[in-house]
Amino acid sequence: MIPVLETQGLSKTFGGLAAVKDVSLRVNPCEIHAIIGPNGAGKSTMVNLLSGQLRPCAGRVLFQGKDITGLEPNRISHLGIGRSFQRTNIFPTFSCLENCWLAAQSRMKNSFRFFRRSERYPEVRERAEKGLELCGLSRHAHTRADALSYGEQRQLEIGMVLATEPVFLLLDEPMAGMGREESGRVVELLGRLSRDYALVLVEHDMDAVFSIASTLTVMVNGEVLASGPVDQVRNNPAVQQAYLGDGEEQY
Ligand SMILES: Nc1ncnc2c1ncn2[C@@H]1O[C@H](COP(=O)(O)OP(=O)(O)OP(=O)(O)O)[C@@H](O)[C@H]1O
Repeated sequence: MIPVLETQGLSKTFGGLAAVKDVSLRVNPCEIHAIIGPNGAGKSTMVNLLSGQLRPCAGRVLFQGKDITGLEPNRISHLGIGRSFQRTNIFPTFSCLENCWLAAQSRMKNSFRFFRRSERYPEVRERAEKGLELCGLSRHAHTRADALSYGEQRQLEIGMVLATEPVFLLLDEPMAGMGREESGRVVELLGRLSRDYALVLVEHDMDAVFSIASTLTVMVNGEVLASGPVDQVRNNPAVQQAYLGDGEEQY
């Protein structure tokens, strides 16, 4: 099976610091692949390398078998890699539908024509509505984004990514700052999405990771400590010792 996404020997240094060292990963279709690790392990740097925000110093990124190493973020997004950011990235005074609309429109050549009459661009509206529906916020289509709860705003961000019609999702801490109920909703949402999308998830919420991820990569100091099926990695003695701490959660 050709993986949706693959990295080969990916490395990134900042000055003398190796933030990501020789990382090789494979993400298969319909897989939730979680990347975990302590602060400073290199997880966000990895995400930035995959989405084109950073260029690697060495190694390759292959998307659907094609080399996309070093492409600009915009090109990578157009190829079908959608990413969310750690902080919320929405337009607060716009409605949820308008937020998804802008995201969907960003895929068009003339993406500056904010809100031109919707009947002229039915496909953009369709994509925006689909993004909203998939993220579970259709009932809030005309609600201003700043009237949503924090958790719903994070859901909206995922809806905006989906409105760009990606085939692969990169989600950087989608549950950060959420309470149990809110993160439960996002876990459900990601479970639904994994039927149709491959997904890389960076997340500190271990309960969430263990309940939805099929593959787990543990990074420490920029390197992969272990990678494979969740149960196998979770029970790996090196992982237990270095990261999870003998069954005691450290987060
Ligand atoms: N732009 C940058 N310039 C210099 N150093 C950086 C830069 N970005 C990250 N680093 C360093 O690279 C290392 C990895 O950082 P990164 O943010 O990828 O870790 P992380 O695993 O995502 O951590 P966290 O869980 O805290 O978000 C850290 O030592 C960090 O200080």
